[in-house]
Amino acid sequence: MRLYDIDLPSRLLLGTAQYPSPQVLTAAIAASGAAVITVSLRREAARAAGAGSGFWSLLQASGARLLPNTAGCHTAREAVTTAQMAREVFGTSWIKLEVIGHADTLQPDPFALVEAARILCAEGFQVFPYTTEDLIVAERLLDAGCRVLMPWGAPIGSGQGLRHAEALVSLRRYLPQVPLIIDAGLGAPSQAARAMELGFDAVLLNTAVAKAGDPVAMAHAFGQAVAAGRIGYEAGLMPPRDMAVPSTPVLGLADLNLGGRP
Ligand SMILES: CC(=O)[C@@H](O)[C@H](O)COP(=O)(O)O
Repeated sequence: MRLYDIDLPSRLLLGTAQYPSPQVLTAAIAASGAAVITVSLRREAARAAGAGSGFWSLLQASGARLLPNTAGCHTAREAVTTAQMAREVFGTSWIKLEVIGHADTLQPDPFALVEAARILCAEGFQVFPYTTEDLIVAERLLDAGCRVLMPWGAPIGSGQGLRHAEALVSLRRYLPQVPLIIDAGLGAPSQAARAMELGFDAVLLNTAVAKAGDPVAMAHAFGQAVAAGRIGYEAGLMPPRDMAVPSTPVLGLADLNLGGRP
């Protein structure tokens, strides 16, 4: 998979928040095979400061590419400032742009998102905007200079899967050349596999792994599901049928004279 001219060996992007311990986080990243991990400058910086300075080195030692995010930002200005700080801290122009528009649903504010995306793209950032399945917002983000989009599966942390699957499929069809990463709301590996089978380029998730009974095993399961879903998509899924069709065609009559008797 190629994102902003970078080839990546995995189609799973993993969040780094809410794990029970740094050790579990490290093991989960490895088990998932994720090539990209996202980190919140605002939330994790504060937590890491309390837990010791090992957090950044832990992330860097994972070997995965860092995708800083603007989680927790509610205005375009806040998100732009956070992105600028993240570029300084992490030394990357990649930024996952989140501008939250509603406190309960955590859905993105499309107006502030487009505004922030336009500013950041003009400043040379490679922007990964967390958006909805709305086609017009997607087109505005592309006009602003984004070359990757991250439509939500469902509200962050909800684990509901692909809540508006038909609209997501429609988005996929309208934008066949744009890398589309399903971000947020996935709760089970089967949901990630489904996203991949529908032709999305990758998935990003956090809570389903971090809050699993066994985060490391769940990370492994998501990694496998994403890979299997992609193989299924590339292999070409059979179209669903309204009627049953025998899978074993009957040609001629069976010769049941197996015992050699007349
Ligand atoms: C970590 C991160 O970037 C989240 O904001 C992201 O959207 C993941 O959402 P889930 O926790 O629902 O997987």
